[in-house]
Amino acid sequence: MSAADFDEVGAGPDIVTPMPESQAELAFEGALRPKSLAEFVGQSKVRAQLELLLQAASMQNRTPDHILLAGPPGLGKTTLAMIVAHESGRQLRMSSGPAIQHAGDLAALLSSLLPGEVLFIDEIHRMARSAEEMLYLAMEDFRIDIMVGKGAGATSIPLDLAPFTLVGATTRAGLLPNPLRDRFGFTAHLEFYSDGELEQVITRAAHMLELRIDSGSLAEIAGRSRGTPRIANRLLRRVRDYSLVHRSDGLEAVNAALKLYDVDERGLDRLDRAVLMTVLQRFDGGPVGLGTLAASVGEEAETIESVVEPFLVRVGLITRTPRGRVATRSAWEHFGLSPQAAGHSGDGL
Ligand SMILES: Nc1ncnc2c1ncn2[C@@H]1O[C@H](COP(=O)(O)OP(=O)(O)OP(=O)(O)O)[C@@H](O)[C@H]1O
Repeated sequence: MSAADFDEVGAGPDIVTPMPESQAELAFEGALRPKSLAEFVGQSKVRAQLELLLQAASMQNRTPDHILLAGPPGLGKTTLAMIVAHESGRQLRMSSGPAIQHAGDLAALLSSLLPGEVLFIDEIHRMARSAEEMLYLAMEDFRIDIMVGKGAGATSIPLDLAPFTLVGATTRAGLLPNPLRDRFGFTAHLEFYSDGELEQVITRAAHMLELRIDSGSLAEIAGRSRGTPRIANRLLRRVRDYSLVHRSDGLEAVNAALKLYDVDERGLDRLDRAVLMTVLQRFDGGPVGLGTLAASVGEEAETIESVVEPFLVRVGLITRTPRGRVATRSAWEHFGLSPQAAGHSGDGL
């Protein structure tokens, strides 16, 4: 099977898009989430750093420092936030940047926190600016100023908060203003997982789901999961469905199921391939700017930048240059194309 066996830009489900797809998937994810740092696969540096931070806080009987978790979707940010609360024996409160559109939304949330609670704000870079400013003071002094009234008669009333630990998650750490970033005591940059680590993730999931699946099939699924545990778990489910319906198993079922869902042998999905083919064919391999690329593919620039590109860069199919995105030699080869045939000089390869 080669990349050319797949539709170029055809419509259809993007099974490897690393966002939860449905309520059913959210429930499934919840059941599979590791509950402790010891169960959490991979990210060994981040685990060790978090362990130290939590242990020190517990020995001093204080709330752990604020933590920022940065990295592409599906790598375990929410899971780590839950583990921070669990390991430090504290309650977790969950919110998200898009739900905090006014400073008042944040004031209501912060003032309702009980002493020592862990507040998780997912997609923290999407919070309203006015709320961000309120958060600076809250993180530093456990205090906010509430504005009462408008215009010349407006006054600010200080309100003390219970001490809390903020865990922020972002796919776009670069979008956070420096004053906010600086107030986190620790920033963890989550990396894509190796195939071996993903194999451990789905071996554990298969065990929990009581699925019988051979190690060769698990390795194949892991290798096609874009370095992302969420995708690995999802592909495992689709292979399970295929095996059930077609009474087939082993690599045959893996290959057939993943072909059905448009996942190629490197784990690239429809959108990945659309982006690559656009750079290769429409822009002769690049360079092409993000905005132009997004418009050509008909996708949001943010999705390309935070979901598609990090993985394509990591596997060496695209490079980012000051002049734009450039396809690498390996991208041409993946599609069985050649730069010369497409009129490309080979620059930047
Ligand atoms: N290190 C890991 N070990 C085992 N399972 C993991 C690991 N990381 C993530 N998972 C699993 O992958 C799924 C997605 O993880 P999670 O929701 O924590 O990702 P996320 O980074 O918060 O994603 P998003 O940015 O979309 O919110 C969960 O089912 C979780 O159990």
